[in-house]
Amino acid sequence: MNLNLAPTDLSNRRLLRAQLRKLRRSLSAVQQQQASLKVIKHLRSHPWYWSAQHIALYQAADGELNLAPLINVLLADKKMVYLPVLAKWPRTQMSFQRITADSCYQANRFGLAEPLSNASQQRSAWALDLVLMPLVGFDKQGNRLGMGGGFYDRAFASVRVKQPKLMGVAHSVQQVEQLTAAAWDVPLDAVLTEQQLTVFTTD
Ligand SMILES: Nc1nc2c(c(=O)[nH]1)N(C=O)[C@@H](CNc1ccc(C(=O)N[C@@H](CCC(=O)O)C(=O)O)cc1)CN2
Ligand SMILES: Nc1ncnc2c1ncn2[C@@H]1O[C@H](COP(=O)(O)OP(=O)(O)OP(=O)(O)O)[C@@H](O)[C@H]1O
Repeated sequence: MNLNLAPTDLSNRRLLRAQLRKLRRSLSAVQQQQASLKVIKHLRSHPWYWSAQHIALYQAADGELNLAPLINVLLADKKMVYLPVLAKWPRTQMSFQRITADSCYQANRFGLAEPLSNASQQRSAWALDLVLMPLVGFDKQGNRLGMGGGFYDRAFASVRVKQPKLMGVAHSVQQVEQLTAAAWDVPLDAVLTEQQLTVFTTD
């Protein structure tokens, strides 16, 4: 897509978000399945994957790149796997719940499936090693556009000491010409699409 986004133009941000969500929903089931398999291959070829023990991902909805097949691979590779759960209060907070093959799920207030919350099996954002973050849009510098709730921005805003690797995940059609980061946007370390894994930071 060839769309530029001005930094503080919130109505533009909303419009772009709606267009990109429609675009990803229009992908075929075959395109979705192929994308799911390709990202597993790209991810497992990168050293960040092998050095990570605690990995967070998401349950896809709304045409998002479906990482469900990856969950089984992670468990087989003996990774500890986490999914986001939204807090009842404060409503802006999100935690990361450890899951296994036997975990149970329920719909959250946005209708997204999330694991049942169990505080003893949660991990702080800073203590994760790798976070696969759902994107609505991204550009070639690693600026991101999310669903607009600010959940990921808040969860990783103060994580500066031991920063997990933040890897955005999207279909390549969700790339836009340029997004200007909002002041609160946490920068991505990498973007993973069905085409490639692009790394923006070193070490
Ligand atoms: N699969 C997935 N899980 C995720 C996220 C995501 O982007 N993808 N999130 C990433 O942050 C968090 C949820 N964030 C969300 C932020 C806004 C809306 C939203 O505005 N949804 C509706 C409005 C519905 C309503 O208000 O009832 C919409 O589709 O317009 C949904 C989820 C945590 N879990
Ligand atoms: N660190 C923060 N502290 C407080 N509010 C924040 C913080 N980060 C983001 N927000 C708020 O969250 C709202 C949504 O931000 P933005 O539009 O960048 O969401 P997003 O990055 O698309 O969503 P997400 O992070 O859920 O993927 C903004 O209006 C902003 O005020």
